[in-house]
Amino acid sequence: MKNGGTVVVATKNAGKVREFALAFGKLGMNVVSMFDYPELPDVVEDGATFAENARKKAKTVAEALKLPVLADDSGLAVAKLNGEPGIYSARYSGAGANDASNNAKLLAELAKLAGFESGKQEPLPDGSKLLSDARFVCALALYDPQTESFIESEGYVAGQIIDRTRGVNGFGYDPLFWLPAFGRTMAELTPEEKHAISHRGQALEALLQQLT
Ligand SMILES: O=c1nc[nH]c2c1ncn2[C@H]1C[C@H](O)[C@@H](COP(=O)(O)OP(=O)(O)OP(=O)(O)O)O1
Ligand SMILES: [Mg+2]
Repeated sequence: MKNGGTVVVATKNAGKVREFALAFGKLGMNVVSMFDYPELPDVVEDGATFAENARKKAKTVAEALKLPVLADDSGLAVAKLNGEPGIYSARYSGAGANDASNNAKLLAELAKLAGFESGKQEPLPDGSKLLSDARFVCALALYDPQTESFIESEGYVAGQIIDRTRGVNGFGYDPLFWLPAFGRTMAELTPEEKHAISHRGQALEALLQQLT
């Protein structure tokens, strides 16, 4: 990955592509994704951890293209759901899952627990309530088929799950991910603000450190 070069990211997630394009653009690099290689088959994400899935996506695509490839496996871990949906975040609401159905499923699962609680927590000024601690996790893997070696990193960001969606930026669970330090959800941050604090931004920073 060098200035003026192209980074291949093994993802079919348009939100991730936008975030990597912003970050690598600042370094003078261009991003291509699996949208640019529609002939490549989907990689089955059958690892037991985010890191295993990231390594598998990177290595499978790198060997097919004979180029170094970066992959991201990420998700949301919710404390009151014992860390779910975790590595299953993308398919949380079952077959045909999308961001909206996954967000609805998350609120439904947390609503099931609400009956057991005292309800002592004060609502926010708009009447919304915070339902659980949570964190986003991002594992990155860069595989070089020439040297047959990986560079890897992880990043995290802590927040809370709010009881209704707020904001339209970002993707995935961002509209339900409340950041107390900002008084906003992740979907109410600008792309630059999100990148500066996000699990993906942290992981990318750690990966780039290892390259220099
Ligand atoms: O910054 C984020 N903001 C909100 N939600 C996020 C974020 N980062 C990951 N997520 C959620 C989206 C998806 O439900 C799952 C990722 O699943 P994950 O398999 O890594 O990605 P994906 O299947 O969408 O695309 P791909 O595997 O082709 O990279 O976690
Ligand atoms: Mg995936």
